[in-house]
Amino acid sequence: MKSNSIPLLDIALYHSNRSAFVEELRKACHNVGFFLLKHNMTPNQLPKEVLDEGRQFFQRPMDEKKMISYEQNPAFRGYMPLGVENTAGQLDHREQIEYAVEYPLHAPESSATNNFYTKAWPAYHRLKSAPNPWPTSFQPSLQTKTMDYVQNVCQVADCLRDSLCLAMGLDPKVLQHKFNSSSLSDEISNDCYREGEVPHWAIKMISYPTNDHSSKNESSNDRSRSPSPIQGVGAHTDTNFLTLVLQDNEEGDGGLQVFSQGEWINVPTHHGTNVLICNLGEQAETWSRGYFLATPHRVLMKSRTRKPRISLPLFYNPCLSATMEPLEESSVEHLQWDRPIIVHSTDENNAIGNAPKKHWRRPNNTMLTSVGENTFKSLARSHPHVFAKHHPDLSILPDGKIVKK
Ligand SMILES: O=C(O)CCC(=O)C(=O)O
Ligand SMILES: [Fe+2]
Repeated sequence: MKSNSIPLLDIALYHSNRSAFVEELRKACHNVGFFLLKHNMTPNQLPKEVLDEGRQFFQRPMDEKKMISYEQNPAFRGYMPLGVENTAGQLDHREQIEYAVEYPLHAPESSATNNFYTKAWPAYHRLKSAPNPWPTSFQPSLQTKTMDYVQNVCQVADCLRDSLCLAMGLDPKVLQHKFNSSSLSDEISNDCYREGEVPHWAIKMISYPTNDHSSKNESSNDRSRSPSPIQGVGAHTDTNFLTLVLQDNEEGDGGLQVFSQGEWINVPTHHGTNVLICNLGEQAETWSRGYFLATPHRVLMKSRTRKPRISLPLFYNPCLSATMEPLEESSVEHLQWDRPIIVHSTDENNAIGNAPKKHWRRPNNTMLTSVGENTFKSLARSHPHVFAKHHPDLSILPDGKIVKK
């Protein structure tokens, strides 16, 4: 499979011919789980500007960057230097800043409330406990540009979420009530409705270093050879519902690769900042009983470039208080099944095929049905030292459940 097999969609079609857009989206999400989306964002300089903000931040001295350190933040937000993350035991090479939804109760002045939330139960309420650590004193524009960008991308994500329902022959309300309480003001729905929550988005600004480290140790004869790739981030599936990535492409081959139909394929870069790279996460796969795919992907820095690669994934999630579980079997059995049947296990309950099984679940999955618990578990597992430092009263069981010690 070649790089051009990642489909290219255009959000303009969603507005001009929704059923045609929905059918393109259905094919992309069912067969590949990844697609590129022309986004039409306004102002159209915004994607470039927000990437520039990220680039400027990463060029700052370490003592400034550490002023917004992730380590200090009980809600897993802020700056993380190179070399603190790994995927499946292999070191990742990236530095990043992470932000997420700020909940009204958690403004800095409500420190009494913060105190309450550090002891909160269920534990996922602690994800609301700290405001985003913005670099206000030395780069205030990072906050304004990032928040403008997030607002734009969340609007795109809302359209995709509705379209995913339509692609399964469902009313968009089926998902709307899990993502946004205001969408269903007169209906009894789930906890989102009661708590008045919004989609729990999180955004990362990531810088992958240049791949010139190996040349320092090579003899002159070796210098003509390509350096061995470095792992920006190891192969994984995203644990959220939908991810939308903006990448800068001033040079280099991008580095993002997708594992589809048995092969690693390069995500094309030539569309630049006019497209968002979109992929489905484990929640979407589980919800659709495997009809849509959460496709493994990784970032490998292969070529020598002069500048680090900057990327901005936005992770779009339902409300923290929502639950995500497989749809009823009857909601999916009528769907057209295009891709080859893959059986992940000899256990027939794990089979993915023409007739999704009643108790469908992801292979090797420890996804928890509570969105809040699942989100907290993923963060705690990726950053055990932050979890241990700020939540010493908690521990994670092997199945991902977070319990009091
Ligand atoms: O940087 C990218 O292009 C993708 C990053 C990614 O897959 C992730 O952070 O989950
Ligand atoms: Fe990812």
